[in-house]
Amino acid sequence: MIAPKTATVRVDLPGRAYDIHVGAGLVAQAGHHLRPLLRRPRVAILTDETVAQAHLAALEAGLAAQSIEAVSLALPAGEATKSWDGLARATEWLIESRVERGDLVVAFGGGVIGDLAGFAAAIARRGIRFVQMPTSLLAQVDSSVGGKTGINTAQGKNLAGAFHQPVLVLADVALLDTLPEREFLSGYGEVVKYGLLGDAGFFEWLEINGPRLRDGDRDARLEAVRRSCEMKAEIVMRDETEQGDRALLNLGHTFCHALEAATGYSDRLKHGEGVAIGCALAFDLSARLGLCPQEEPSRVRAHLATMGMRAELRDIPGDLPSAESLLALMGQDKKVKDGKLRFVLARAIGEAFVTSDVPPEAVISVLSDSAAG
Ligand SMILES: O=C(O)C(=O)C[C@@H](O)[C@H](O)[C@H](O)COP(=O)(O)O
Repeated sequence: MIAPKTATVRVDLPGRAYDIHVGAGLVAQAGHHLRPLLRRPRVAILTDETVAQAHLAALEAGLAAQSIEAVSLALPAGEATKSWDGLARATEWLIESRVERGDLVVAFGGGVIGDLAGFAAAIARRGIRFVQMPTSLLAQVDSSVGGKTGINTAQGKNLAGAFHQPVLVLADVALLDTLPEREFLSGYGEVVKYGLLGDAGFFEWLEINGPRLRDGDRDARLEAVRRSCEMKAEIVMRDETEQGDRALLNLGHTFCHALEAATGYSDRLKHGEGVAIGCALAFDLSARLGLCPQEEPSRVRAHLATMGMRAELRDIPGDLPSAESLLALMGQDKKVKDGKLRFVLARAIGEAFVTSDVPPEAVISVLSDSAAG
């Protein structure tokens, strides 16, 4: 038998280093990867109802193959679970299930489950180790890596949380085969973000290979997940707690978080869809301020269109608040410093930077143009 291809990326943080394994079939091999990390053969799995129905039995079998017992809790799927209620349920379940500090919590799901389970693991018994097993493209390329955990609050996205690094990430690209196309493309918004923020060569590779990736090519998917994780790991190793460079990973997110708040974290706009629109708007803003050539936003939009993705506010179904109200929502952004908004802008594709030197009128006019039509 030919061994399936896998790649490993190391997140080399002092005292908290961990591996990200990317490959097909990692769910079946979960026991093999988790066994050396366990003090006793028992794990607690936090997942959602959709993932549990599709993949939990396979994960339990992969763990049982190494005689690891699993208890599990499946929460409702969707962004609404990333809430105080969801956090209370997950944390109290861990405590009721007698999960000890020396045990492992397994976050088995997309970004919502990864962020929520990581936060619950960070606070239950003041900190339990956890493993990320991301099941969506978005979680595989982004949210499972780097230790940002948290929930949304009434005031906005991810406003309560903790930095809590996982001890291992297992990204099984075979799981992407069952993702609905909309879900896959939402994750692709984060993949494009990496090319746009720091690697023009990767963006060019996506321009060529994006459609293959969307259509299910395993090798192309593995490479996109590997390169995204590698780029994220490099940034996280330089700046774990976002004092500087890590804010680059927020390209598109200042717009996205305001749009998610404005659409009530509903199915009208998925996170990665908002990131893709936010990236297009960040390039518009950069061009409008004379920071990058006018052709760059058009190139970003052309690629999103090739992939069948939205790039404008007017593409979001239903009404949106005014540009001024969206700007006010951005005031809750975690990058705000001394009361001033900071944006991730770009000098070119692959050359992002952070600046607070952005006139509000320019933001309003970019938002208004994107909404009109
Ligand atoms: O890991 C990071 O750092 C990121 O900014 C990655 C983002 O893509 C991700 O959505 C993150 O959760 C957003 O972080 P936030 O601090 O802006 O809420």
